Amino acid sequence: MTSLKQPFLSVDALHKAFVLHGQGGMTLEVMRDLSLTLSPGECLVLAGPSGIGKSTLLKMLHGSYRVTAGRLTLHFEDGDLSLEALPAHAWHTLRRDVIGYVSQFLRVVPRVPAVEVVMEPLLARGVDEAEARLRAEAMLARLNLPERLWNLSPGTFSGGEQQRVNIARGFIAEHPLLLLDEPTASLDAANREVVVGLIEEAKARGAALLGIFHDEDVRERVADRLLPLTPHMGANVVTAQPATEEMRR
Ligand SMILES: Nc1ncnc2c1ncn2[C@@H]1O[C@H](COP(=O)(O)OP(=O)(O)OP(=O)(O)O)[C@@H](O)[C@H]1O
Repeated sequence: MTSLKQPFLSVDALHKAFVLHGQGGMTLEVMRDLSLTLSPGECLVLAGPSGIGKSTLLKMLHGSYRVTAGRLTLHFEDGDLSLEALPAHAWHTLRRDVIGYVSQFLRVVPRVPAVEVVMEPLLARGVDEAEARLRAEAMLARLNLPERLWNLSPGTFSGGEQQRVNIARGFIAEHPLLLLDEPTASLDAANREVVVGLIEEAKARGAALLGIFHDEDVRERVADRLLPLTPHMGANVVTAQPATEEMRR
C-alpha cells in the first residue's frame, strides 16, 4: 500500500435514504449533507442521539450500505480512491488491506476457534501461519481472554468475551483506517483500558480512526475531535418518494 495523505478520508455532502420495502416503498431519509475529514493519527468520535445515523455512516464506509448521494474518498500519495461506486472485488481488497471495522457484535462462524477468528485477517494478507497464531494469542492474552477459551468456538462465549475476540480481530491487522462501532460496550473497566491502549497505539502508528463510544470516559480519552451529528444531517424524515434502484439498501 502507498502512503496516506492529509486528510486520509473525506466525506462530502453525504446523503443516505433507506427504502422500506415492507412498508410500501416508503423512503426513510437518515442523513443529509454530511461532510467531514479524517487525518492519519487522528480519532474522530461521532456523537449524537440514538438513531441519528452514526452506525449507518460507518456501514457506508465499510461498504455494507450503499451511498445514496455524495462522495466518500480515500486519499493516497499516488491518487484518490472514490468509494461510492466500487465493485465488490475492490471492497474485498480494501477491507483486507485498508479499512478495518470493529462492530459491537462478533459474527460467529460455527466450529472456528477464537484464535483462528483472530488470525484470519493476517492469513488473508499472507502472513505465515505460525507467526499469525503467535500474534493472535498475544492479542487475546492482552485482552485477558482466558487461555482455555482460545481453541473453542466463540459461539458459547459471554457477550464481553465475544467482544474481546472481535476487538482482537479488528486491531490485529493494523489497518490504516479503523471504524469502531461501540467497541467497549460490553467490557469491564480493565478491558476498556486495554482498548484505550490499542486505540492510542493505532493513532501513534498513523492510523485514522472513526468511532462511536457511548462511554463518556473512553470517548474523552480517545477523541481528538467530536462530531455531533445533528438533525440537520440526520433527521429521520419519512417521505413517500418512489423508490429508485440506486436507493435500494
Ligand atoms: N438497513 C436499514 N433499513 C432501514 N432503516 C435502517 C437500516 N439501518 C438503519 N436504519 C435506520 O437508520 C436510522 C439510523 O440508524 P443508526 O443505527 O445508524 O443510528 P445510530 O445513530 O447508530 O443509533 P444508536 O446510537 O442507537 O446505535 C435509524 O432510524 C434506523 O432505523
